[in-house]
Amino acid sequence: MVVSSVLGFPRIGANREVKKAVEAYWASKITAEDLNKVAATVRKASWTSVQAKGVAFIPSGDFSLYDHVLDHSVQFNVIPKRYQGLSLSPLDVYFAMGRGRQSDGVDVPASEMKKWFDSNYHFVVPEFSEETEFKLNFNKALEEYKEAKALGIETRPVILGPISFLTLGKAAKGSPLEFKPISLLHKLLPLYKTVLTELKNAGAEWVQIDEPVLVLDSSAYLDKEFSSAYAELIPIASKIILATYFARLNSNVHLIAKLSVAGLHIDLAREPDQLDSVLSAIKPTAIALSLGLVSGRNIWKNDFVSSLTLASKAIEALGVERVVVATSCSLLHTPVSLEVEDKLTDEQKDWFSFALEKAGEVSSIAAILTDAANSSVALEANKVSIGKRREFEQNFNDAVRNRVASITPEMLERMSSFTVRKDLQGKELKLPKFPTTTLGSYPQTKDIRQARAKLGSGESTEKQYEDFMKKEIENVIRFQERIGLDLLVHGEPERNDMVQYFGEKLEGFLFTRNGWVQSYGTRCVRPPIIVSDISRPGPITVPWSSYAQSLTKSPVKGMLTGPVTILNWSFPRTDVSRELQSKQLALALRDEAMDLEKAGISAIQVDEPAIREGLPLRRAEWDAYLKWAVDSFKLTTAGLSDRTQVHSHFCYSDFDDIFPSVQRLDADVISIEASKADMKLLSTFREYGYSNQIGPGVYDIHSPRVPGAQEIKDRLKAMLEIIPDSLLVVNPDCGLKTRGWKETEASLVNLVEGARWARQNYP
Ligand code: MET
Ligand SMILES: [Zn+2]
Repeated sequence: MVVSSVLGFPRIGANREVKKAVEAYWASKITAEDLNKVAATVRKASWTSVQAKGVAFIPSGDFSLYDHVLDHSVQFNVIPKRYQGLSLSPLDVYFAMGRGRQSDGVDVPASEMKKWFDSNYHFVVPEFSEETEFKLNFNKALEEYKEAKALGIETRPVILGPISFLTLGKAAKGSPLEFKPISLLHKLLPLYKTVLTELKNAGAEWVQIDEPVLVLDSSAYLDKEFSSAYAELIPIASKIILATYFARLNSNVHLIAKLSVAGLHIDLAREPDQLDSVLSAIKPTAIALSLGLVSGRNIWKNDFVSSLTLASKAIEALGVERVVVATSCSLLHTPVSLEVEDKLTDEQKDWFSFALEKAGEVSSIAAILTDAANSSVALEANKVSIGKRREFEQNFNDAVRNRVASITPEMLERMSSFTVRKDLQGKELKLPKFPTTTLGSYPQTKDIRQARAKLGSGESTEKQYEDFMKKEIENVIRFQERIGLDLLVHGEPERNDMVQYFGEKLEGFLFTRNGWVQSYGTRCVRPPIIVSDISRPGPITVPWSSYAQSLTKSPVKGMLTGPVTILNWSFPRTDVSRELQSKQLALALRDEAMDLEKAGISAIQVDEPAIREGLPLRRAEWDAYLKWAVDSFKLTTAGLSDRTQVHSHFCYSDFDDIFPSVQRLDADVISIEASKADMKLLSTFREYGYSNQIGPGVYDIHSPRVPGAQEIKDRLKAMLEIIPDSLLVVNPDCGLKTRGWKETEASLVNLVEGARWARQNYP
């Protein structure tokens, strides 16, 4: 019999109950006890619904109130000194690490966040130092395993593996240069042993240990650590299934084959081609293979016929008993359920599967493999759905396809060099030295969300909505003038989300009502779905931007989300390349940029925060990606006149390895996130000598904490040691939409004071 498995489930709740409860807890509207009740209800709902789909291996221990990596750090007492001794409850320490805290005399910034591999999920980066004292504060996997068991549900606990935990972490500030977190492995392993022993004693037959770093090139240097760690863990633990995902295993499969691990999970949705080499490597062993056939990274219905082909091959090589049908990774990257979607037509709904439906898919595929005769209905139904979808995919937009085919190299280059442009733009914009600016959005208040909802529900008219938004824009403009910012923005009140907004105005996208996916902490996004060729029916941002510009003599920056980011933060099509989708987007945005310029906007920011996260995990694939990603940005911006200042914004970007591509974007100004990562980013810029203007974020907007004026001056001072004063722009590290007005005003007043101080001290 072939069994099925789900590697992890969304933890926000079908109606974002957990998100809402956590936020209510932060606002002191509910107690920790209330919060735990909500969490337990959501866990129960997930377990029971996955079980009801017939899945054999149901995950537990993967739940989180904020971030599973943060849970893991706290469990092992990897709590940096600055969060200790604050007289906070353990739960509040946990949240302080996630989002910072500034209340009751406590003032600590949030820990650094990073993108989880190439996804849009952010994890809180563990911080290790030579002084790290591991201690088992609790055994989360055990607690949740027992909780499920008490409900009568047998689960397979999920734990982040020691090698991934250590290598995804960073050395704490002030650590000696040669200190590497992996050197702590011997100290950490005894705690893993305790965790695993307790699980085994509690009756867990299997345990899933996630070691996603095994798909990274960098893991090639970890052979020894890897083998020795697992040689210690395997004998004392339940049966271990090592889970890898998001890329191919390459030669690491040989490393795993040498261990007597009970199971291995590989991502076949992403990398079907790795099956052959994995099969031949593990065939002589007793290792069971979990086939990640159902993608946990997109929302398309699985094509059973192709999954069955791969699975049959595996069964032929290993035998039925050694094969498991699984999701490719945790389903945390997909919305919970399609059931509640009333915005999609039945025809459209038939194209998709969300988490719950995916649980059903692994179970159906396993059933078909086990007993074809009795499962033919499921297979036939799937064939019909996939057939209809393929038919829809044949609807090309010929004009768009032809336009992409006739892109010329000239369309990718600005007229003149940066030096020439800088001069012209200086005359046009008349900005002071150390110009201050913000990155687009201002607080998305309740009123704003309500106004949008009312338009959606028909409770207010277009005109009322427009008037409301205009008022908002006016407030934001007056606010910026009052506190003395130089390059203004309109505040983006009309945007629900920087990607969704553009998706809704472009052709080729579909939207869900409840398709929420966790992005970081309690922040969730509803990624649009690209279903066909993309085009722009008409101007999108032009009316708002030109209205904002009409209110002030200061220049107002136009604000577009870049093609690569729209693509990466949507669920893309899988029938055509990402490159094609990106270029279609770029052409649509190019028209928008040109229209903004025509309407008198002389600075245009094209946000590409996701350009780094889209980078393939395997280095061998980087060049191809960077080529089309950078070309797409240039296609969007290069038609603009020399006088128009092109900005681009990136956050959470680790530029070390893609620096030449950042330079090739040839944006006049880039703003980057630099505050949280202790400005280590900047050293890259020094190393390579960046030649255009740059605004490294002077404070972290992901936390409600207000940076003091002195703090900002200190940062500017540090930045000026690296960046020439003629090139430095002063801005926060990202947009302000998630912040409240109070902290926004206080922070920006300090930011402006910092810039004034810089002007005096670096004339
Ligand atoms: C994640 S990057 C966000 C940039 C966008 N312009 C904003 O300010 O919200
Ligand atoms: Zn940003």
